[in-house]
Amino acid sequence: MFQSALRTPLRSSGALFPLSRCLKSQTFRRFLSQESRTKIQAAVTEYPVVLFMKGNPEQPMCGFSRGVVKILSAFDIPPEKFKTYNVLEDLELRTGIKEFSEWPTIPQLYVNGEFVGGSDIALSMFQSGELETLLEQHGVIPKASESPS
Ligand SMILES: N[C@@H](CCC(=O)N[C@@H](CS)C(=O)NCC(=O)O)C(=O)O
Ligand code: FES
Repeated sequence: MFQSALRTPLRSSGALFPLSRCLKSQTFRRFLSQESRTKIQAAVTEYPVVLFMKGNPEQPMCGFSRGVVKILSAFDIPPEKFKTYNVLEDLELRTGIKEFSEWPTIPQLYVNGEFVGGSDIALSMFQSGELETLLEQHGVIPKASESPS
């Protein structure tokens, strides 16, 4: 199994950690129906920033989800560019998004249709400035050089 996992071609999309995700894919690629996959694919591409979380931004139901909401609130993301899904209201989504992203936990942050990570990754990318750059690159927020001072 390990050998065949290593032979699996690396996917180009969302490959922050291509090899580890590639190995994980052996565990996750099992239950997601084509219909659910299509729905999730549409959901992650419909808005530039999509957050799968527990609760909603006004009332997060978990500290990890609250953390990502707080990080994102540091940027002035226009509401029309940001959508959240409450996985506590949708068991199929709660399970499906894990398999879709090949990531076992909630929250899950997507930017421009690409999986970014959970709260630990969001925090470290926030602290390093990478998250801001990513949001700028995809036109979610204006480039710092273009912002009115
Ligand atoms: N260290 C993780 C924390 C996220 C986490 O552990 N989430 C758990 C508890 S909220 C989870 O999603 N468990 C599966 C579930 O509740 O469906 C991260 O970086 O996002
Ligand atoms: S709901 Fe308990 S840690 Fe997230």
